Amino acid sequence: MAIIQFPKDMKWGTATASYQIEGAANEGGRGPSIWDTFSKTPGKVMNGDNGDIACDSYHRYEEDISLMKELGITTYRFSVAWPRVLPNGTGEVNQEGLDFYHRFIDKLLENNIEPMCTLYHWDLPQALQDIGGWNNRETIDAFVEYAELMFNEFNEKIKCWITINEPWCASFLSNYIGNHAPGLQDLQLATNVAHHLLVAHGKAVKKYREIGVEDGQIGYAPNVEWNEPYSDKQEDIEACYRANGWFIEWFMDPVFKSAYPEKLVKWFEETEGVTVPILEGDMETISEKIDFLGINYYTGSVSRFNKDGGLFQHERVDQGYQKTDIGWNIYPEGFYHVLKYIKDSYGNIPIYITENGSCYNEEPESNGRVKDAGRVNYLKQHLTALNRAMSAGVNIKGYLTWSLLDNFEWAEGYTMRFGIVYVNYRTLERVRKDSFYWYKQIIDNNFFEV
Ligand SMILES: N=NNCCOCCOc1ccc(-c2cn(C[C@@H]3NC[C@@H](O)[C@H]3O)nn2)cc1
Repeated sequence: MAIIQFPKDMKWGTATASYQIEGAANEGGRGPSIWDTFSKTPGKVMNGDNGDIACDSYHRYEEDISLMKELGITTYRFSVAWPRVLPNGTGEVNQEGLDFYHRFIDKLLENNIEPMCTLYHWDLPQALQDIGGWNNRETIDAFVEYAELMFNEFNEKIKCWITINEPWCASFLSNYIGNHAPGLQDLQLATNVAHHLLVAHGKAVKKYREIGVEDGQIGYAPNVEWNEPYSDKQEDIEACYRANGWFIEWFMDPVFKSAYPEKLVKWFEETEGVTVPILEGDMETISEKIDFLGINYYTGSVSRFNKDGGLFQHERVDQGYQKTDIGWNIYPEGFYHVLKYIKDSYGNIPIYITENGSCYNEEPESNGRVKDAGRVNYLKQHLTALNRAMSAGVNIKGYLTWSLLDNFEWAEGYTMRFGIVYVNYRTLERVRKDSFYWYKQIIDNNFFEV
């Protein structure tokens, strides 16, 4: 048996996002988002599910916070629904929306839980999509207006801000692959969106610095995968560099090195005729210094070159890894490798694991217990890998599991469950899973045995 011990000041938490848990989509003055539009478009979301009700956390947040209190977390990551505070994306402020977030954040603080607030977790106001969304640089200005409103309104209460969640998902998954809202499939458009998201991030950080908050910190939360080369063949190593770089270098080099990764820019230009719409000053803006990096990690794969392997001529090679119920490899080694790689590539900026979790769809048994052993094992394996990365010098400050609650898993709707708390979507009853109790133990003890 080995003891996996974490530092005394390790921050433990859980993560959620507005469109996935709030519900009250047409209540409290909230305006429509691109996910309201997308989820109501036939064929886009499993079973035609949408976020109209979700977990009804808009009304049930006090119950959710009492679960967090019982769990013992010190940090709770949530996102603000931009269209709930600015129904048209800019201009008229919805005071009812601000009031909701004040009530919610006050309740967190009352329970000694630190709010970690994501400004953009994909629910772009539809009114902005109607003028081109993130493909239109006016949306950058709208985001800065929204960020400034939130900074000024909540600066006394929120000391930890995340600008953009998973820019890869909000750009390439949503505008090239097309699985997420707005469901477009154009690589140049997606590349424009990715760039404008990064500029918006940088401008929001600049605005935050201008406003000036003594003890505040701001960062962003890219999602990363790890592709391990199948062999030492140069073609396999390079194919994995490209696949990894789409998530890592593409979204970190601009922030930490003030330039896009040359090899990937050339690859886009030569194979797809796609270029990055950089305007003067953009790279300086994007690389405005941040205080921490959020990392979202779920899975990875052994991969290799395949000239017919799509955009980056790469393919995953099945190694018989166990998979979660959403079909993703359970690959804790990838967690260690990607964290080491980030440290070695970008220096030792403080890192919060802002999302890590697994999909298991067990239902409550007749005695009410939800035996999600798979999720407990996933947590054990990934926290062990995280501990190894910390021993290798990666500057990890906290770990927030995705997610507190089963919730609306985007294109998968309510069919895929990531929560340590089960949600009955008919009654909205919350049921603690076995993983809830296991995670509570980790938070209480700060160690576990493998
Ligand atoms: N990699 N290449 N893929 C090629 C083709 O993939 C098609 C599908 O792709 C993906 C890739 C990634 C995801 C994903 C989902 N979550 C979980 C959410 N994170 C934020 C929070 O809201 C959670 O709900 N994280 N990542 C989904 C689909």
